[in-house]
Amino acid sequence: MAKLTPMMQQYVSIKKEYEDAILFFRLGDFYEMFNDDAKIAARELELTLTARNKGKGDKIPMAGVPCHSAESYISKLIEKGYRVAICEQVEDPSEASGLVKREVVRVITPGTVVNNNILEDKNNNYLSAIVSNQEGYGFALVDVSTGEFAVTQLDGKEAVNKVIDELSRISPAEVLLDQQVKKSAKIMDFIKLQINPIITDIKESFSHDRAYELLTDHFETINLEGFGCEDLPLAIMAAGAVLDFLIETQKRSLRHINQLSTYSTIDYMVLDANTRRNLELVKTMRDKRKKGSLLWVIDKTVTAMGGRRLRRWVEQPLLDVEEITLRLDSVEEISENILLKEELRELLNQVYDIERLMGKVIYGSANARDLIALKNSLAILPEVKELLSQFDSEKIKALRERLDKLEDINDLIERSIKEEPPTTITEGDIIKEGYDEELDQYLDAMTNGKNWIIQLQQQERKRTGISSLKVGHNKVHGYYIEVTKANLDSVPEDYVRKQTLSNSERYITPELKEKEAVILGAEENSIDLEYKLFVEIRDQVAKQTDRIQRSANVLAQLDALVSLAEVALNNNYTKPIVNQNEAINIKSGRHPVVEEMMDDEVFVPNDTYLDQKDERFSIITGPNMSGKSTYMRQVALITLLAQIGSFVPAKQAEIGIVDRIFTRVGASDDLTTGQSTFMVEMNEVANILNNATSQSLIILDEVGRGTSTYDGLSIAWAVIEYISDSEKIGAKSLFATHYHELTELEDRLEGIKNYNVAVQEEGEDVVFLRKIIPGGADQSYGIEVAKRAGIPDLVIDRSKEILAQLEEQEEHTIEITTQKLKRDKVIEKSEETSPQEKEDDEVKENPSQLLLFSNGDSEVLTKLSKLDIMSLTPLDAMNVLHKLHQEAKEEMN
Ligand SMILES: Nc1ncnc2c1ncn2[C@@H]1O[C@H](COP(=O)(O)OP(=O)(O)OP(=O)(O)O)[C@@H](O)[C@H]1O
Repeated sequence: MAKLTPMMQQYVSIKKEYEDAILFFRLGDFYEMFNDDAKIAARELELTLTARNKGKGDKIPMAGVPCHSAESYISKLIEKGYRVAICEQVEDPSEASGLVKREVVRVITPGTVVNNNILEDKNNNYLSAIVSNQEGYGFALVDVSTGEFAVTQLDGKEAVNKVIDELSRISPAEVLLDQQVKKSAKIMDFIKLQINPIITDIKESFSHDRAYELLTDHFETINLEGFGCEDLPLAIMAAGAVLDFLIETQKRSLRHINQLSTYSTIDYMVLDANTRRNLELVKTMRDKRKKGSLLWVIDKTVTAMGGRRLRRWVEQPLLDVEEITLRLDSVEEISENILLKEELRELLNQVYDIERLMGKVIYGSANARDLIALKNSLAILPEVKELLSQFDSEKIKALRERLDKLEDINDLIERSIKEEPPTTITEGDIIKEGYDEELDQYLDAMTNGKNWIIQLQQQERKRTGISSLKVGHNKVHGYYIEVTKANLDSVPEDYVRKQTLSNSERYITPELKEKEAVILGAEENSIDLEYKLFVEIRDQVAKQTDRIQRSANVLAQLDALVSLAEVALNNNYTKPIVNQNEAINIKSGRHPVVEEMMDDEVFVPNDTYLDQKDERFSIITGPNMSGKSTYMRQVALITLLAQIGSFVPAKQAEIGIVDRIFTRVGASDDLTTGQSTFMVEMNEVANILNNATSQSLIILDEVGRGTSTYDGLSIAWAVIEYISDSEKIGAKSLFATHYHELTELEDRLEGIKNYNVAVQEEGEDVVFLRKIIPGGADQSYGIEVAKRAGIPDLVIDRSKEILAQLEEQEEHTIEITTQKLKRDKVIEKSEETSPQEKEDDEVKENPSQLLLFSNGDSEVLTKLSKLDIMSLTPLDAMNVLHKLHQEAKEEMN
């Protein structure tokens, strides 16, 4: 192999350590990539692939980007899931080799990107770590750009599902996994198919002790009691793994990660991944956009921090009545004080993303403009504090108490940094006059020097009598005196010629050069000093991270509360009563999103009453498209809104806290997992049956639709029996179905009530009234809906014919069933009566049976007679009936 150049040797040895990252190798003003990295970069970033000498005439592929625009290229690679290692020059050329020393200063991964557009991006960028042992799971999450760091421990028999629920809530850009977690097929499937983040292994050697040490070192504490995780070994492991990864990749201060909060999923309403998706909490099912989701309707926040906070609230509804009431009371107070609300909003509108700005400050990547943005954001704090004193609700009072006005920091930036500084911090023009004496002296020297030069022009014009004489400046020659060719005779002797141009000559004088040295020296010194001063100021701000983050936190919560108040007013929501009673009682409830999307139509409100006693299970029948799904989701969304502390779209609502909301909605094929519609549906139902409690709210839409009618009906039947049984689950539930047969359950089981969506028939047409009324529907109107959808008349007419035939057949089936039931009765009787008596009885009861019985060799009837009806489940019964029905038809033909 050809001998490598020294620089290439350096590259190769650095690259060896960062094999899984694209290495951005600093060469002058460019970052260069070589070999495969170059090929990837050329492909993904549309760069030109060139070649570079690697030694002895051998060449390797190369691609490069200018340093000043590297950020956008790096972001693109990160977005595509690559890791990028930034390799910088860290020292001046060493005397011995003449080779610049370089090392990797940071590894950027999808979970650690910081410099995203802080003005627009409201989303979190999470990095998670999951560790596991026989006891359960540790789950940690961090957002490097905002400093949020939280951890939880998940155990018990549902630990795997809880991990999946958390993953679905957080949707991390990157996950760190230990080997044990990687053995869980369920978790790995979910991660790969539903989230698809970049996955990094946690080193096998990583231990609890190491994690503990890292965390206590980082937070400078002697133990972890203050963070609430001292006794949670798996949580400590996960949090430690995150920190270890950050230390290794970020290679710089992580001081803004100054809090570790240990949370418990039992403090929040459980929302599984399906329910989050089905209820379209933060994005829609179809196009994964925010528009059309619940968050879209209620997010009127004006700061990125408030936006993130509100999203977290939506994804983590509370269970504690007191805490919910505190939020509700403050939303109420804000909405009742419209002027104060407007003032607050206006102030908040001036606030930048302080959390992310602080991330940049700590990372040393904040420029002077960032500090100005921070200052402008902090400037409103005294006014906000003053405004808050006009509120009485407890939560707002507590927020006011925690709000630090940070006037010292505001004052520091105000005194030191110019209002409109440049984006670079290495070219001066950043620090205000009067902030630093030494700098002022340099600036004076520069100004004086420049004035002296202006005067020199006047003075020399007078002395030489050359009115066109000019004193100019360029980068190569510095200051010079320029005289046109016509005036060369008048040039004094002390001028030294420096440069000849076509029409003029340029001169210098010793005096001019002396002044120039002073000016340039002052300029250079001032730039160096400005940089030094700026970094000092930034460090001083960084030291106050805790205080600044605390105030940022208050502003985020305020913004979220003001947003809820705004929506309450604009959308005509009311304050719900939230309590521990077991009932949900909604008067004139509306679907928050469907109503928002409507243009001209009017949303028809509906009432809901569900408790844990006589009215715990509503079976809702009604035609397609009549509004069943909308109605059921609206109940779930109103409950959820109430539990995040929001007003709700209803005239009145009383919400008894629910511990979980489960939904099984719509029949969507999960093609990504290769599972059939029916399998997906049954998985979701299984999850509900295994995890729901009597405190849960369950929404089931068309269960059993994905299979044959009989299977489907039987499954639906059995599912209702199970859920409504207070010995088994007894949860508040809404169940929409097309199977009219299920309405029979109202009379058979406790706690079930039938409802249907009212329709009005107008001649051939059917009008959907969208009103939920008591009782079961007697028709499905499917054909009418098909007609509305534009199915040709010929097909519609033919379906009506087929429907008539099918109904006739169904009647026939019912007849056979009745006969069978009667025959069962006869068999029972036969033990007491003689065969002749028995036959006479049958004929008396139903003369038409003579026909069936007279040929005595019906196999179907024999089979029927042997059935032990009482030992059959409804599912078995329906299946057997279906089979016998088929056989009976064959027999009769
Ligand atoms: N209360 C209401 N007021 C006004 N419009 C409504 C109401 N409820 C539903 N709609 C409208 O009717 C449409 C259909 O409603 P939805 O999807 O809930 O019907 P569905 O009965 O569940 O239908 P399917 O049985 O086919 O699933 C909605 O998209 C909405 O535009």
